[in-house]
Parts: sequence; C-alpha cells; structure tokens
Amino acid sequence: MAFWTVFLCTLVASLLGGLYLLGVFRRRRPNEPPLDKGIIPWLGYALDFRKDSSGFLSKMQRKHGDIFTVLIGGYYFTFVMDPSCFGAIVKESRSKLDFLTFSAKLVLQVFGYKSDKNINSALHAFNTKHLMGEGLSLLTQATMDNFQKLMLFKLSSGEEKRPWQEAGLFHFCYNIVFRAGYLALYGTESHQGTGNKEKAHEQDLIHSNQLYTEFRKYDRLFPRLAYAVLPPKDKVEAERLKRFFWNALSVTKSSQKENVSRWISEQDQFLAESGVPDYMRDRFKFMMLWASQGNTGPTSFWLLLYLMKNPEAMKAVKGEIEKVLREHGQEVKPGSPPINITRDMLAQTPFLDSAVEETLRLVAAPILIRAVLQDVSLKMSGGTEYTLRKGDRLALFPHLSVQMNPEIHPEPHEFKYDRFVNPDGTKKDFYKNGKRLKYFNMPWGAGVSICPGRFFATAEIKLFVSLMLTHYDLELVNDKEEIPAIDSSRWGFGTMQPVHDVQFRYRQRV
Ligand code: HEM
Repeated sequence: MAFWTVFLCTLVASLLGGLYLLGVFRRRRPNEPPLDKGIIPWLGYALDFRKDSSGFLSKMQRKHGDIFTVLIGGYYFTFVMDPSCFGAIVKESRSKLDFLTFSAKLVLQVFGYKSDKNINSALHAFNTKHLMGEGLSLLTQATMDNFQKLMLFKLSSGEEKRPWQEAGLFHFCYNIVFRAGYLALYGTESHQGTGNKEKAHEQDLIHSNQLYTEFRKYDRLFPRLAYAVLPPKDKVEAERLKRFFWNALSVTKSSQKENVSRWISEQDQFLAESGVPDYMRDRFKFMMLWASQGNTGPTSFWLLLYLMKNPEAMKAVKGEIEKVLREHGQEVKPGSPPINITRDMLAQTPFLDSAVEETLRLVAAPILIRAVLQDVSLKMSGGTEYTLRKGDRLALFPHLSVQMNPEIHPEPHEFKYDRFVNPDGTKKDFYKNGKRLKYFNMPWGAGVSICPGRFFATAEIKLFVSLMLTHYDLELVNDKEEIPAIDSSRWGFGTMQPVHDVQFRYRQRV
C-alpha cells in the first residue's frame, strides 16, 4: 500500500513538473505584458519564429501591440517594440538585465568557446584600444594594403584596358572584403625564412581564398546551428568546419605569421596569461573571425548593389570620393600607383557615410537579447508600466520596430542614399510622435553589447566601395533585374543575405 502511495505521488509530481516545464501553468500576472504561448506546449512559436522571425514579430505586434511575451522553445521572450523605452532597457543595470548569460550559451554551442565573465569584461579594453582611436588608423591602413593586393593588379604599359569579367556580386564582395579583413587582423605569411616576398604574397592569396570557401560553408549552416536544429549530416559537417578553423587559426599556426593585428595578438596574449589553454584560445580566435567577417562583406554587397540600381546615388557618392582624392593629390590614371585612402580621408565623405548607414538600416537585423535576472518594471511611451518577470528573456528587434518603422523613416523600403545627412553634410535628427529619438538605427546593437568593431567595419566597407568605384568599370549583367529578396531564415544574425546572387561585370580601369 505504502509503495503504491509513493509511486502515485511520484507520478503525479513528475506529471505536474513536466506540465510546468511545458509552460501549461504559466498565467499572465497583473501589470505583465500580453502573454501568448501558442498552441504547442514548450515549443510555443519556435517554428514560426525560426522560419521568418520578422514576419512572426510583425504579426504579434499587430495582435498585441508594442510589448508582448511569447513562448519560444521553452523560454519566455518579452519583445519590446517601442523605441522610446530602449534607452531605459539599454541603461538598466547588469544585475537586472544581463547580456552574458544568453551569449555564453550561444558561443559555446556555435564556436565551442567557454566564456568567462571576468575575462570577457577585461577583453573590452582591447576593443577600445585597437578598434577605435589610434589603433583604428593602423588597422585601416593594413586593410587598405590588403585591398590593393587583392583587387589592383598593375598593368605593365598602363595603357591597354583589361577585359570584362563576370561574377556574382555577393560572392565577389564577400570574398574580397573577407580576405582583406582577415589578412589585416590575423596577419600574413611570414617571408622571414625564405626572404621571398612574392611567394609569401601568393600564399596569402591562396590561403585566404581557401579560408573564405570554408567560412561560407559554415556561414550557411550558422542559423540552424544556432537554433540547434541541424540534421545529423550537417551536424557532422559543422563539427568538421569548427575543427578546420580551430586548426587554421591555432596558436601554433599564428606564431608563423607576421603583421598580426594588435587587436588579435594582445587579446590572445591576455588569454594565455590568464591561464586559458591553447585549444580554447584557438576557439576564441574562431569566434572573433566570425564576429569580424560575417557581416562586413554582405553589407558591402548590398551597398554596391543599391548604388548600381540608383544612378543619382551612384553619381553623388562617386563624385564625393573623387573630390576627396583630388583634394589629397591623388588621381586614377594610366600608369599611376593605386590610390591610397587614409582614415582622415574617410572622415570627409558625409554622403558615403549616409549611404552606408542607409544600407545598414535596410539589411542589418540583429535581435538583442538580455536575461531578466530580477523583476524589472518598464514604462512605455503611452505611460503604461509593465513588469518583466525574473527568469524570462527580454528581446529587441530594431529592424522592425525602428529601422523599417514608417513613422521614423518614411518610405522605409526605399534606399535613399542621403536619408541620414542634411544638404550641408551635417547629420539628420529623427523623430517619433514629435519626440527626438536617440535610437533611430541600430545595426550595431546597443549598450554593453554594442559592436566594438563598428568603426572598423564602416572603414572597411567605405574603402572597398571607394576602390570599386574609382578603379573599376561596373555594370549589372541585367540592369532590369530586381534587388533580390532577403533570406528570411537569417533574421537576428546581423546583416541579412540575399536569396540569390546578382550577376555583374567588372573591368579594372587602370
Ligand atoms: C557591418 C558589419 C558589422 C555588423 C552589422 C556588426 C554587428 C554587430 C552586432 C549587432 C553586435 C551585437 C550583438 C548582440 O548584442 O548580441 C556585434 C557584436 C560584436 N562585433 Fe560586430 N558587426 C560588424 C562588424 C564587426 C567587425 C569588423 C568586428 C571586429 C573587427 C566586430 C566585432 C564584434 C565583437 C567582438 C562583438 C561582440 C561584442 C560583445 O560580446 O560584447 N564586428 N556586432
């Protein structure tokens, strides 16, 4: 009898526990945002969210308004779509809204990197030192040198025209920008041993191209890897690719490189001094490769495509670059050396800046996530105050709530190269309901996790596009071709990618 009582109690307790975990008992409390658990226990809206996050969130916003809590794969996410309270969220103390809890899980899953809170905080100093300020000039110059190596081939006579070549624009931009960025950050082949500079240079071209090819394979698997929904065959491939990168960027291989950026070398040295084992340092470098190279190439593609589809924008941006070059005594003509664009010169291009920002507005779509460590209260612009529940996650999707919001950016689907600049070159202000907004474009995230590479990324994109416009003749193979749609399986992972490539022709001028 006693046995059956214990058995039944255990069974009931397990059943209740199971139902609790599936979210069956969760109810909306007073002052909490509307709660929507969907119809599938535990999974909730995971399938809809993964298929097309933007479409799903847009539907939820229409149904519930500017704040709502949804169940996605066992977690309750509260999405806040009202930009006027982003400031309060971003500034909330880390003891209440924490970025690291969520990101630590993700980076372990996708890069095999086990992060440590103290080390993470200490690494921020290297970002400030080398990706901003003085360090940025060095990196910009290194990137410029590598772009020249990859893109500009000297003609012996300086007279005859090179033939037209055809390629996929997305592939072309991603390939070149990835390789220039990779070589600038992770260093070039050492020629100390052989003394043969040409051979080392040749090796850099081959090696960086191989790395790009493997990177793209990983890139394609990335969203499903992050959602942990890869089928077994792709899982094996993802593991192979991880190992490939850990090995290619390993401590042993890096020691044979020269010109390694101080951003990479000093972070690595710090990890070593903090007692992080070699194999984990390799994984860290893979994570940095992903962070630094996964978005810049795709953004350059979109910018170049938007310019090629908008003659007025192309004329303004090209004219601006040529003017800056002229003012610095540089000209693109037969026999002249390739142009050299410095960080100072990049500071004199307000229309190109605006075109970059406009491109990011259209195609950069991160989802910013914080773990709610204590109950938090949040006041919306309409005055209603909500309580976010401890244990849930808070999420922002600025692409929908800010960047494509017609109240902030009229005709949000249009590319307007000068959207962010006044005719006199100063930056424009943006408003919603008559109130000036601080957060009107958020491609880089915000607050503690804001992208530390944003200035470098902008410099890379501007260098690449400037070189393409000044040294190459460019045309679309079919100039009537529409701009391809965005691949909706990648929302939330930074810059979006197109559903297909666009063929173009290019020819180096001189
Ligand atoms: C167009 C190019 C880029 C875009 C759109 C972009 C976007 C972002 C975003 C949205 C985040 C924050 C993610 C979050 O809050 O969860 C981020 C983080 C980060 N980005 Fe970028 N990024 C770009 C280029 C770069 C480059 C070139 C570098 C380095 C050279 C870089 C380094 C990083 C690092 C290290 C983090 C992690 C920061 C942390 O965990 O605190 N990014 N990036």
